[in-house]
Amino acid sequence: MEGTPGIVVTGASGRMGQMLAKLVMESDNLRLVGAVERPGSDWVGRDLGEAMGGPQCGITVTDDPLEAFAKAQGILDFTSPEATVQFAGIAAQARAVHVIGTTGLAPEHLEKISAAARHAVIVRAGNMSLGVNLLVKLTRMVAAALDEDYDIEIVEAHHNRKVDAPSGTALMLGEAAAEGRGVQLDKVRDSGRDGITGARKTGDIGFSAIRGGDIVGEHDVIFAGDGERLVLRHLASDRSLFAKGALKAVLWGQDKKPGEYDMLDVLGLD
Ligand SMILES: NC(=O)C1=CN([C@@H]2O[C@H](COP(=O)(O)OP(=O)(O)OC[C@H]3O[C@@H](n4cnc5c(N)ncnc54)[C@H](O)[C@@H]3O)[C@@H](O)[C@H]2O)C=CC1
Ligand SMILES: O=C(O)C1=N[C@H](C(=O)O)C[C@H](O)C1
Repeated sequence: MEGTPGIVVTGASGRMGQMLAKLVMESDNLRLVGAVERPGSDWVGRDLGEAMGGPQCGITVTDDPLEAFAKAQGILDFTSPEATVQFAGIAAQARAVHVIGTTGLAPEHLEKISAAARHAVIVRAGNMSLGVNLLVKLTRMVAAALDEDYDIEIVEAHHNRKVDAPSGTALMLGEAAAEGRGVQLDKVRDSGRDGITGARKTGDIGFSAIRGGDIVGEHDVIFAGDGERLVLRHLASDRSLFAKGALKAVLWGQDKKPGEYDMLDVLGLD
Protein backbone atom coordinates (compact mmCIF):
# COMPACT_ATOMS: atom_id res chain seq x y z
CA MET A 1 0.00 0.00 0.00
CA GLU A 2 2.95 2.40 0.55
CA GLY A 3 3.42 4.35 -2.66
CA THR A 4 -0.29 4.38 -3.51
CA PRO A 5 -1.95 7.83 -3.46
CA GLY A 6 -3.12 8.97 -0.03
CA ILE A 7 -6.77 10.05 -0.11
CA VAL A 8 -8.83 12.35 2.09
CA VAL A 9 -12.62 12.08 1.98
CA THR A 10 -14.52 15.27 2.84
CA GLY A 11 -18.11 15.24 4.10
CA ALA A 12 -17.21 11.83 5.54
CA SER A 13 -20.51 11.30 7.38
CA GLY A 14 -22.62 12.07 4.28
CA ARG A 15 -24.35 9.59 1.96
CA MET A 16 -21.54 9.87 -0.61
CA GLY A 17 -18.79 10.45 1.97
CA GLN A 18 -19.42 7.11 3.67
CA MET A 19 -19.61 5.27 0.35
CA LEU A 20 -16.33 6.85 -0.81
CA ALA A 21 -14.53 6.08 2.46
CA LYS A 22 -15.66 2.45 2.31
CA LEU A 23 -14.47 1.99 -1.28
CA VAL A 24 -11.11 3.69 -0.63
CA MET A 25 -10.56 1.42 2.42
CA GLU A 26 -11.32 -1.62 0.22
CA SER A 27 -9.11 -0.42 -2.66
CA ASP A 28 -5.69 -1.88 -3.49
CA ASN A 29 -4.72 1.26 -5.44
CA LEU A 30 -5.57 3.99 -2.93
CA ARG A 31 -4.91 4.56 0.77
CA LEU A 32 -7.28 6.45 3.08
CA VAL A 33 -5.24 9.02 5.02
CA GLY A 34 -7.90 11.39 6.32
CA ALA A 35 -11.59 12.20 6.77
CA VAL A 36 -13.00 15.71 7.11
CA GLU A 37 -16.38 16.84 8.44
CA ARG A 38 -17.86 20.27 9.09
CA PRO A 39 -17.10 21.96 12.40
CA GLY A 40 -19.83 20.98 14.88
CA SER A 41 -20.49 17.55 13.32
CA ASP A 42 -20.70 14.86 16.01
CA TRP A 43 -18.37 12.69 13.88
CA VAL A 44 -15.43 15.07 14.50
CA GLY A 45 -12.91 13.46 16.89
CA ARG A 46 -14.31 9.94 16.37
CA ASP A 47 -12.66 6.99 14.64
CA LEU A 48 -14.16 6.92 11.11
CA GLY A 49 -14.58 3.13 10.99
CA GLU A 50 -16.47 3.10 14.29
CA ALA A 51 -18.58 6.12 13.35
CA MET A 52 -19.60 4.20 10.19
CA GLY A 53 -20.75 1.32 12.38
CA GLY A 54 -17.78 -1.02 11.75
CA PRO A 55 -14.40 -1.79 13.33
CA GLN A 56 -11.85 0.95 14.10
CA CYS A 57 -9.82 2.04 11.05
CA GLY A 58 -7.29 4.34 12.71
CA ILE A 59 -8.50 7.52 10.95
CA THR A 60 -9.86 10.22 13.23
CA VAL A 61 -12.44 12.50 11.64
CA THR A 62 -11.20 16.10 11.71
CA ASP A 63 -12.70 19.52 10.98
CA ASP A 64 -9.27 20.87 9.94
CA PRO A 65 -8.89 20.41 6.15
CA LEU A 66 -5.53 22.22 6.11
CA GLU A 67 -3.87 19.60 8.29
CA ALA A 68 -5.66 16.67 6.59
CA PHE A 69 -4.91 17.73 2.99
CA ALA A 70 -1.20 18.31 3.72
CA LYS A 71 -0.58 14.53 3.70
CA ALA A 72 -2.84 13.71 0.73
CA GLN A 73 -2.35 13.21 -3.00
CA GLY A 74 -6.11 13.19 -3.66
CA ILE A 75 -9.28 14.70 -2.21
CA LEU A 76 -12.73 13.18 -2.81
CA ASP A 77 -15.21 15.95 -2.24
CA PHE A 78 -19.01 15.57 -2.30
CA THR A 79 -20.13 18.27 0.14
CA SER A 80 -21.65 21.74 -0.37
CA PRO A 81 -20.72 24.60 -2.74
CA GLU A 82 -19.19 26.76 0.03
CA ALA A 83 -17.14 23.89 1.43
CA THR A 84 -15.98 22.84 -2.04
CA VAL A 85 -14.69 26.34 -2.84
CA GLN A 86 -12.72 26.37 0.43
CA PHE A 87 -11.36 22.87 -0.27
CA ALA A 88 -10.30 23.83 -3.83
CA GLY A 89 -7.95 26.49 -2.44
CA ILE A 90 -6.44 24.17 0.16
CA ALA A 91 -6.11 21.22 -2.25
CA ALA A 92 -4.31 23.49 -4.73
CA GLN A 93 -1.81 24.54 -2.03
CA ALA A 94 -1.20 20.86 -1.23
CA ARG A 95 -0.98 20.06 -5.01
CA ALA A 96 -3.50 17.28 -4.40
CA VAL A 97 -5.90 16.10 -7.14
CA HIS A 98 -9.31 17.49 -6.19
CA VAL A 99 -12.26 15.40 -7.40
CA ILE A 100 -15.43 17.48 -7.06
CA GLY A 101 -18.83 15.79 -7.15
CA THR A 102 -20.64 18.63 -5.35
CA THR A 103 -23.56 20.10 -7.31
CA GLY A 104 -25.53 23.34 -6.98
CA LEU A 105 -22.40 25.41 -7.77
CA ALA A 106 -23.17 29.01 -8.79
CA PRO A 107 -21.02 31.01 -11.27
CA GLU A 108 -19.08 32.67 -8.40
CA HIS A 109 -18.16 29.22 -7.01
CA LEU A 110 -17.09 28.01 -10.46
CA GLU A 111 -14.83 31.05 -10.91
CA LYS A 112 -12.97 30.28 -7.68
CA ILE A 113 -12.65 26.61 -8.63
CA SER A 114 -11.16 27.63 -12.00
CA ALA A 115 -8.64 29.86 -10.20
CA ALA A 116 -7.55 26.93 -8.00
CA ALA A 117 -7.16 24.73 -11.11
CA ARG A 118 -4.27 26.93 -12.24
CA HIS A 119 -2.16 25.22 -9.56
CA ALA A 120 -3.54 21.70 -9.31
CA VAL A 121 -5.63 19.07 -11.09
CA ILE A 122 -9.38 19.39 -10.57
CA VAL A 123 -11.81 16.83 -11.94
CA ARG A 124 -15.40 18.03 -11.62
CA ALA A 125 -18.63 16.45 -12.84
CA GLY A 126 -22.25 16.63 -11.72
CA ASN A 127 -22.36 12.89 -12.28
CA MET A 128 -19.41 10.48 -12.17
CA SER A 129 -21.11 7.41 -13.68
CA LEU A 130 -20.12 5.95 -17.03
CA GLY A 131 -23.78 5.65 -18.08
CA VAL A 132 -24.61 9.32 -17.54
CA ASN A 133 -21.46 10.49 -19.28
CA LEU A 134 -22.41 8.34 -22.28
CA LEU A 135 -25.89 9.86 -22.10
CA VAL A 136 -24.30 13.33 -22.28
CA LYS A 137 -22.68 12.35 -25.58
CA LEU A 138 -25.90 10.82 -26.93
CA THR A 139 -27.90 13.90 -25.94
CA ARG A 140 -25.49 16.21 -27.79
CA MET A 141 -25.71 13.96 -30.87
CA VAL A 142 -29.52 13.71 -30.92
CA ALA A 143 -29.97 17.45 -30.25
CA ALA A 144 -27.69 18.19 -33.21
CA ALA A 145 -29.67 15.85 -35.45
CA LEU A 146 -33.14 17.20 -34.61
CA ASP A 147 -34.39 20.73 -35.21
CA GLU A 148 -36.52 22.97 -32.99
CA ASP A 149 -39.70 21.08 -34.03
CA TYR A 150 -38.58 18.71 -31.28
CA ASP A 151 -39.09 20.22 -27.81
CA ILE A 152 -36.35 19.21 -25.36
CA GLU A 153 -37.45 18.49 -21.78
CA ILE A 154 -35.23 17.12 -19.02
CA VAL A 155 -36.94 15.34 -16.14
CA GLU A 156 -34.99 14.24 -13.06
CA ALA A 157 -35.99 12.41 -9.87
CA HIS A 158 -34.03 12.21 -6.60
CA HIS A 159 -34.42 11.34 -2.90
CA ASN A 160 -36.16 13.68 -0.48
CA ARG A 161 -32.89 14.91 1.12
CA LYS A 162 -31.51 16.51 -2.03
CA VAL A 163 -31.11 20.29 -1.62
CA ASP A 164 -30.45 21.54 -5.19
CA ALA A 165 -32.55 21.57 -8.37
CA PRO A 166 -32.22 21.01 -11.23
CA SER A 167 -29.71 18.29 -10.42
CA GLY A 168 -26.10 18.65 -11.56
CA THR A 169 -26.73 15.82 -14.00
CA ALA A 170 -29.81 17.52 -15.47
CA LEU A 171 -27.70 20.63 -16.04
CA MET A 172 -24.94 18.58 -17.72
CA LEU A 173 -27.58 17.08 -20.02
CA GLY A 174 -29.07 20.53 -20.66
CA GLU A 175 -25.63 21.91 -21.56
CA ALA A 176 -25.09 18.98 -23.94
CA ALA A 177 -28.49 19.53 -25.60
CA ALA A 178 -27.80 23.26 -25.95
CA GLU A 179 -24.34 22.56 -27.40
CA GLY A 180 -25.87 20.12 -29.91
CA ARG A 181 -28.32 22.83 -30.96
CA GLY A 182 -25.63 25.49 -31.09
CA VAL A 183 -27.25 27.72 -28.44
CA GLN A 184 -26.34 28.87 -24.93
CA LEU A 185 -28.25 27.09 -22.19
CA ASP A 186 -28.83 30.22 -20.08
CA LYS A 187 -30.65 31.82 -23.05
CA VAL A 188 -33.14 28.94 -23.47
CA ARG A 189 -33.41 27.41 -19.98
CA ASP A 190 -36.95 27.08 -18.56
CA SER A 191 -37.04 25.68 -14.99
CA GLY A 192 -39.86 25.37 -12.47
CA ARG A 193 -43.06 26.13 -14.40
CA ASP A 194 -46.00 27.05 -12.15
CA GLY A 195 -49.25 28.94 -12.77
CA ILE A 196 -50.27 30.59 -16.06
CA THR A 197 -46.94 30.23 -17.79
CA GLY A 198 -48.11 30.81 -21.35
CA ALA A 199 -47.43 28.36 -24.16
CA ARG A 200 -44.03 26.74 -24.43
CA LYS A 201 -41.48 28.84 -26.33
CA THR A 202 -39.97 27.16 -29.38
CA GLY A 203 -36.34 26.31 -28.72
CA ASP A 204 -36.57 26.33 -24.92
CA ILE A 205 -34.97 23.52 -22.92
CA GLY A 206 -37.28 22.67 -20.01
CA PHE A 207 -36.35 21.19 -16.63
CA SER A 208 -38.59 19.39 -14.12
CA ALA A 209 -37.52 17.96 -10.75
CA ILE A 210 -39.22 15.22 -8.71
CA ARG A 211 -38.16 14.71 -5.05
CA GLY A 212 -39.24 11.69 -3.01
CA GLY A 213 -38.26 8.74 -0.83
CA ASP A 214 -34.88 7.16 -1.47
CA ILE A 215 -34.63 7.57 -5.26
CA VAL A 216 -30.89 7.45 -6.04
CA GLY A 217 -31.04 9.42 -9.31
CA GLU A 218 -33.09 9.18 -12.52
CA HIS A 219 -32.83 11.31 -15.65
CA ASP A 220 -34.87 11.47 -18.86
CA VAL A 221 -34.04 13.63 -21.84
CA ILE A 222 -37.22 13.91 -23.91
CA PHE A 223 -37.29 15.07 -27.53
CA ALA A 224 -41.01 15.64 -28.16
CA GLY A 225 -42.09 16.17 -31.77
CA ASP A 226 -45.43 15.94 -33.59
CA GLY A 227 -46.52 12.30 -33.54
CA GLU A 228 -43.38 10.92 -31.92
CA ARG A 229 -41.24 11.24 -28.79
CA LEU A 230 -37.66 10.11 -28.31
CA VAL A 231 -36.65 9.47 -24.69
CA LEU A 232 -33.05 8.93 -23.51
CA ARG A 233 -33.04 7.57 -19.95
CA HIS A 234 -30.55 6.81 -17.18
CA LEU A 235 -31.58 5.10 -13.94
CA ALA A 236 -29.12 4.85 -11.05
CA SER A 237 -30.04 2.33 -8.37
CA ASP A 238 -26.83 2.30 -6.29
CA ARG A 239 -24.69 5.29 -5.16
CA SER A 240 -21.51 3.18 -5.39
CA LEU A 241 -21.76 3.90 -9.13
CA PHE A 242 -20.83 7.56 -8.52
CA ALA A 243 -18.18 6.71 -5.91
CA LYS A 244 -16.45 4.23 -8.26
CA GLY A 245 -16.25 6.98 -10.89
CA ALA A 246 -14.69 9.35 -8.32
CA LEU A 247 -12.02 6.77 -7.38
CA LYS A 248 -11.21 6.28 -11.07
CA ALA A 249 -10.92 10.09 -11.48
CA VAL A 250 -8.53 10.57 -8.54
CA LEU A 251 -6.19 7.87 -9.85
CA TRP A 252 -6.39 9.21 -13.43
CA GLY A 253 -5.53 12.72 -12.24
CA GLN A 254 -2.28 11.74 -10.51
CA ASP A 255 -0.02 12.29 -13.54
CA LYS A 256 -1.97 15.10 -15.24
CA LYS A 257 -0.97 18.78 -15.59
CA PRO A 258 -2.83 21.38 -13.48
CA GLY A 259 -6.19 22.27 -15.02
CA GLU A 260 -9.90 21.59 -14.99
CA TYR A 261 -11.07 18.23 -16.27
CA ASP A 262 -14.35 16.32 -16.35
CA MET A 263 -15.45 12.68 -16.48
CA LEU A 264 -15.47 12.69 -20.29
CA ASP A 265 -11.70 13.27 -20.05
CA VAL A 266 -11.29 10.54 -17.41
CA LEU A 267 -13.38 8.03 -19.36
CA GLY A 268 -11.79 8.96 -22.71
CA LEU A 269 -15.18 9.85 -24.18
CA ASP A 270 -14.41 13.34 -25.52
N1 LIG B 1 -21.23 14.04 -9.01
C1 LIG B 1 -21.84 12.93 -8.63
O1 LIG B 1 -21.68 11.85 -9.23
C2 LIG B 1 -22.71 12.98 -7.42
C3 LIG B 1 -22.86 14.17 -6.76
N2 LIG B 1 -23.56 14.24 -5.61
C4 LIG B 1 -23.54 15.53 -4.92
O2 LIG B 1 -22.69 15.43 -3.79
C5 LIG B 1 -23.12 16.32 -2.77
C6 LIG B 1 -23.32 15.56 -1.46
O3 LIG B 1 -24.36 14.63 -1.60
P1 LIG B 1 -24.79 13.68 -0.37
O4 LIG B 1 -23.63 12.86 0.07
O5 LIG B 1 -26.03 13.01 -0.81
O6 LIG B 1 -25.14 14.78 0.74
P2 LIG B 1 -25.03 14.66 2.33
O7 LIG B 1 -25.79 15.82 2.87
O8 LIG B 1 -25.41 13.29 2.76
O9 LIG B 1 -23.46 14.86 2.62
C7 LIG B 1 -22.79 16.07 2.55
C8 LIG B 1 -21.79 16.07 3.68
O10 LIG B 1 -20.92 17.19 3.55
C9 LIG B 1 -20.67 17.67 4.85
N3 LIG B 1 -20.18 19.05 4.84
C10 LIG B 1 -20.87 20.20 4.58
N4 LIG B 1 -20.07 21.27 4.76
C11 LIG B 1 -18.85 20.79 5.11
C12 LIG B 1 -17.60 21.41 5.46
N5 LIG B 1 -17.44 22.74 5.46
N6 LIG B 1 -16.58 20.61 5.80
C13 LIG B 1 -16.71 19.26 5.79
N7 LIG B 1 -17.85 18.62 5.51
C14 LIG B 1 -18.91 19.38 5.16
C15 LIG B 1 -22.02 17.55 5.58
O11 LIG B 1 -21.89 17.63 6.97
C16 LIG B 1 -22.47 16.18 5.07
O12 LIG B 1 -22.00 15.13 5.89
C17 LIG B 1 -24.39 16.98 -3.32
O13 LIG B 1 -24.06 18.22 -3.91
C18 LIG B 1 -24.86 15.99 -4.38
O14 LIG B 1 -25.67 16.57 -5.36
C19 LIG B 1 -24.15 13.15 -5.06
C20 LIG B 1 -24.06 11.94 -5.69
C21 LIG B 1 -23.33 11.76 -6.92
O1 LIG C 1 -27.75 14.43 -4.76
C1 LIG C 1 -27.69 13.30 -5.29
O2 LIG C 1 -28.04 12.28 -4.70
C2 LIG C 1 -27.17 13.20 -6.65
N1 LIG C 1 -26.64 14.27 -7.18
C3 LIG C 1 -26.04 14.40 -8.45
C4 LIG C 1 -26.82 15.39 -9.27
O3 LIG C 1 -27.17 16.46 -8.75
O4 LIG C 1 -27.07 15.12 -10.45
C5 LIG C 1 -25.79 13.07 -9.12
C6 LIG C 1 -26.79 11.99 -8.83
O5 LIG C 1 -27.90 12.17 -9.64
C7 LIG C 1 -27.16 11.90 -7.35
